[in-house]
Amino acid sequence: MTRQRSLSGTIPSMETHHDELKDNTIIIVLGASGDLAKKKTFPALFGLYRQGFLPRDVKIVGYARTKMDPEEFHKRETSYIKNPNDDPEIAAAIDAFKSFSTYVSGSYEDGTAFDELNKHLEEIESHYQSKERNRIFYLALPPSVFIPVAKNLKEHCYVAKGGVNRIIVEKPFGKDLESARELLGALKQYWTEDETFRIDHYLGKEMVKNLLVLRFANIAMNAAWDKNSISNVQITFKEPFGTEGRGGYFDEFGIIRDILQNHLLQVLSILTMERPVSFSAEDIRDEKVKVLRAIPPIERDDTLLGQYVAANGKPGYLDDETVPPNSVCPTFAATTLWIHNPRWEGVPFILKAGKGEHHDQ
Ligand SMILES: NC(=O)C1=CN([C@@H]2O[C@H](COP(=O)(O)OP(=O)(O)OC[C@H]3O[C@@H](n4cnc5c(N)ncnc54)[C@H](OP(=O)(O)O)[C@@H]3O)[C@@H](O)[C@H]2O)C=CC1
Ligand SMILES: O=C1O[C@H](COP(=O)(O)O)[C@@H](O)[C@H](O)[C@H]1O
Repeated sequence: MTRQRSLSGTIPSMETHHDELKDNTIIIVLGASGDLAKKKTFPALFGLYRQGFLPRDVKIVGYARTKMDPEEFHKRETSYIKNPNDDPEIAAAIDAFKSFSTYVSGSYEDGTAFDELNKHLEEIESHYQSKERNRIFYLALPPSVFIPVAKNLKEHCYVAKGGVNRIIVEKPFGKDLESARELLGALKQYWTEDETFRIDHYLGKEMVKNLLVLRFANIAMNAAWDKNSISNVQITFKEPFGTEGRGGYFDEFGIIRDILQNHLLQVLSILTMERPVSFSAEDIRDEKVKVLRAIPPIERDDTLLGQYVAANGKPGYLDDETVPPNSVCPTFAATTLWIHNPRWEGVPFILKAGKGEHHDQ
């Protein structure tokens, strides 16, 4: 599972190499009771399993504070896996997926709870044919618990010899510059850069990856990609449903930190960066940083905030029982920013993001 530099000169969505998962691997999903785990992580793992991309003896372990028996866990784990026509092959794959998935409940702060998790992992590993043990820890958790969890995993669940450990964290990486530095610094204290994977799942969307091809493999498009041909750019995230029980995470962060600062800025930087020296992750990052540095701080006067309210039988944000009463957390934000460089001088970029965006809410 060594991380390779992308092939110079290739466009990432055309790359074929990837790090292979090895046998004797357990994927541990922390925050397994939550929205990300249910809607994206478990369905994605199932997709990989069905397509034969997971090692044949892989095991999945969910971990969270919520108490759940195996039946309840399996129900949640598979609730977003689609089988619209009751295909028996998919149904059998879902049953198989459940059969190698287990759940452990415990706190995020308490070391002894992680000892219990480790015991569970060791019990699974005691059936391996060889001594190699690989563990992938996926944090489907709010950033407020990243640090204690990263620490406890390193201190209580890390395979010191004879295997690899990986930790995967999802955006947002903190709330502001200070907390981002603290978070990333603390992660570094326990996990090496090679062991750490930071994810913004919008970068994995085909449409976003295709932007690189659209821009840099297309001479006509490339020639017209500037202030002379484009009067303004609007990037909009519009979700037709609200928080639906995610107040525990969302209310602490709000729509700017949940969507705008990460997903939309990633899309913006891919749309506006100059052609990278190569399409390696590092060279793309360097070009993104350059364009982001050409954006002055956003003005409050150029920003509109809002919160969705109940309408037409759909609940409002404050009706979600996981949201504190009277919360003023924004669920909608729109802002205009400018890029001061020769390509984009004078072009307004309008970023909008909103949850609960039924047209009548
Ligand atoms: N939902 C999505 O589609 C996506 C989410 N993400 C990221 O994933 C992370 C988790 O988001 P999501 O799953 O949506 O959020 P949830 O609110 O569903 O939280 C996940 C789990 O974390 C625990 N939790 C929630 N709030 C707290 C808290 N304040 N302190 C400690 N534990 C808490 C709960 O588990 P329990 O109480 O059982 O321990 C909950 O089930 C966030 O960083 C988000 O940005 C990224 C991409 C997509
Ligand atoms: O990161 C997040 O993304 C989802 C939306 O993802 P999508 O792939 O379904 O567009 C959003 O619901 C969630 O609030 C946020 O944390």
